[in-house]
Parts: sequence; structure tokens; C-alpha cells
Amino acid sequence: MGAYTEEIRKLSLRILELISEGLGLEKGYLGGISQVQFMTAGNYPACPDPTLTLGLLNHLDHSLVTILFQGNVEGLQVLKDGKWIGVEAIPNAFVVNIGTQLEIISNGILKSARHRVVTNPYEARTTIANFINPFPDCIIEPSNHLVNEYNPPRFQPQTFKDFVAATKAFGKYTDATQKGASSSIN
Ligand SMILES: O=C(O)CCC(=O)C(=O)O
Ligand SMILES: [Fe+2]
Repeated sequence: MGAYTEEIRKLSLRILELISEGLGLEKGYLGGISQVQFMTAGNYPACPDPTLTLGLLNHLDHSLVTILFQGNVEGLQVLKDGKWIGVEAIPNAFVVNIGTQLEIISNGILKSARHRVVTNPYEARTTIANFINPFPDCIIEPSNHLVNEYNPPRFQPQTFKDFVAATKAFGKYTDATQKGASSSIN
């Protein structure tokens, strides 16, 4: 598990480095605010009638970036043009999700996709999600480099913890989902 955590951290930071460059920012820009690594394991038992329950309510990840290992049982769906679309479970592949903090920093150039998990009638599903987050007190706002008179800031500066508290990604269930271990990257 330690090696997996380390490798996923390196992969996440490399992806953020490339995204920084893609946005025209310094290579280390996003790496500098990638301060906390948070990992969760999801276990979704088979449900004979998937119309009765969801595996996970629809939400936006409030990370910078999320790397999800979803094994080979399908269940993840992403909202596009008002329709839920299944994300194919490709063996040994990761799903990379843009989190809301990256949407804010990029001033909306990058979009965080709303997603949910449906249950599978036949098979249980186990997933591992790795979130790269800022420190709770880090102020997240659109990068100065991406804001000008033609592109005014589309988001107000806010600490990460205030954003999380105000957003309630999982409605009344949010607090229960926030309990867990996280480790500092630097
Ligand atoms: O387990 C999954 O497929 C998705 C998990 C997820 O979206 C999350 O933990 O934020
Ligand atoms: Fe998620």
C-alpha cells in the first residue's frame, strides 16, 4: 500500500505539472499547492435491483485532481449534457478527474465533472480514489496569469476548508464522508 500511495502521488504530481504547462503556468505552479494526499477505498456490494439505490450520490470532487482506480467492474457515471454516461472500466487503467479547486484556479478553463456511482446487479465493486488537495487554510482563487480585463475572475478567493464547508458535496451526508486519514505531501 505504501508503494502504491507513493507511485500514485508521483503520477498525480506529474499530471498536475503537465496541466500547469498546458494552462501556460509555471511547471511547479499546481505542485506547490498540492499539499495533502487523501485516499479512500470504496466497496459497493452487488445490488439485485440497482434502481433501488445508488452506490454514491452525485457530486463534484473538491480536490485539485483525483486519480481513481475502478478495477474492472463498471459503476461510475459522469454527467454530460444532462445525461449520465457510464465510464468504461478498463483493466489497469486510471480515471483522472479534475476537481473543483482546479476549476477555480484555471478560472473555469478546466471543468470539474459531476459524477456518481450506480450499483451492479451481479458483482461487488471495489475502488481506490486518490485525492490531491491543498492545505485546509490555503486560499484558492483564479490564477493571476489567467485573469485579465477580458477574462475577469469567475470565482471569489476562499480557503479550501471554507469551500468544503460551504459546498456540502454530499448534502447532509457530507460530514460523514469527510472523516478519514490524509497525509501531508511536503
Ligand atoms: O468509487 C468510484 O467509482 C468513485 C468514487 C468517487 O467518486 C469519490 O470517492 O469521490
Ligand atoms: Fe468523486
